Amino acid sequence: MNTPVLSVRDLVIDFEGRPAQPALVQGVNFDVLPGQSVALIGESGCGKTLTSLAILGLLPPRMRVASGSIVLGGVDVLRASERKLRDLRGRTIGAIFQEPMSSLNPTMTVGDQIGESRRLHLGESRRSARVKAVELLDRVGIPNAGERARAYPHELSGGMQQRVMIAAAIACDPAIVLADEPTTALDATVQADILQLLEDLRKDLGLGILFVTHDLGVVADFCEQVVVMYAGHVVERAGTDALFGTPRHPYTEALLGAVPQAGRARTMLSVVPGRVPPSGSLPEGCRFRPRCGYALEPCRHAQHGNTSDVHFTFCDRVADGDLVLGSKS
Ligand SMILES: Nc1ncnc2c1ncn2[C@@H]1O[C@H](COP(=O)(O)OP(=O)(O)OP(=O)(O)O)[C@@H](O)[C@H]1O
Repeated sequence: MNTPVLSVRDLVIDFEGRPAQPALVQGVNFDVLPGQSVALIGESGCGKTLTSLAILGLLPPRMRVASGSIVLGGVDVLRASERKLRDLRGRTIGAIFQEPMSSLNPTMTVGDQIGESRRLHLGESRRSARVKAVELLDRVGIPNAGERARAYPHELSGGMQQRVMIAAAIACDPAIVLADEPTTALDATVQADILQLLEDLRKDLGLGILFVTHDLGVVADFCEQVVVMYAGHVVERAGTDALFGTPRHPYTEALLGAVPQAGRARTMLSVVPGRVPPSGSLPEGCRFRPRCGYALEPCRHAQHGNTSDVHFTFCDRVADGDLVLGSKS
């Protein structure tokens, strides 16, 4: 059996010392297999970032993982020491964020930054790390890599900076890369090149990739599995073709609303009327109910257990043909 490189189970994230306050993320479940690309989608405030930060062991100070498990490359992230977490970040998981300049050190050459990761995590010598850094820059498509290795980040274009970030992320041969809106800040043509690079690395290195994205084109073109989050819950998890072809949850359907089915043009999530409820004022029953065009009385009483796999009890029964919905209002 293919062992997941990342396994998230029944993840609950809440505020430390505030038991009365509802969890920010509740009952999130998904896996990333070696060489698999998985997308985490949902509107702003649905819990994607907190889930990603928990995976990296980097939740903000007042927050904690209240229950559940995160296993990264066979290591239990929630029981790992700070030292072990630092080792995991780099050796097992690489991270790429939207703004490369906020992650790159402006005072170090890009070659030294990439090399430093190998020296730190793999104990490589300065000379060998330098050679490897040039190889990596070449691998991510930076021309004249030997020369560019001596450049500082601000001397490179946004696209080149993002390539440097990718080289740094894969410097220690991680099993998985977390790519949080990796192309949002880039021009459209550069976006396509960076996404293609990630796809090539996935195939060539057998890298798992967890994309956090608002871009449905990225999902359609580059991801095999999709996890849809709404108000801290996973509402749907499916293969990409199934999700685009027959979305089961009304929230997924609403998000995909603007996507032409044929050709799947590169497009962002559809604008769904209304707002994601903040964790302090969640509606009773299904959290999507106030915005849902299909909502019926039973949706007020939909129960969400922490351990249920996907949070759409009522809609699940609808999708299974168990219940018939009235027409969409
Ligand atoms: N530092 C924080 N302090 C208080 N609440 C927070 C904090 N960070 C996130 N939250 C709350 O946690 C919930 C999930 O937020 P999160 O940032 O994970 O959403 P997201 O889906 O990643 O949004 P985005 O796409 O904008 O990054 C939201 O209700 C948000 O208001």
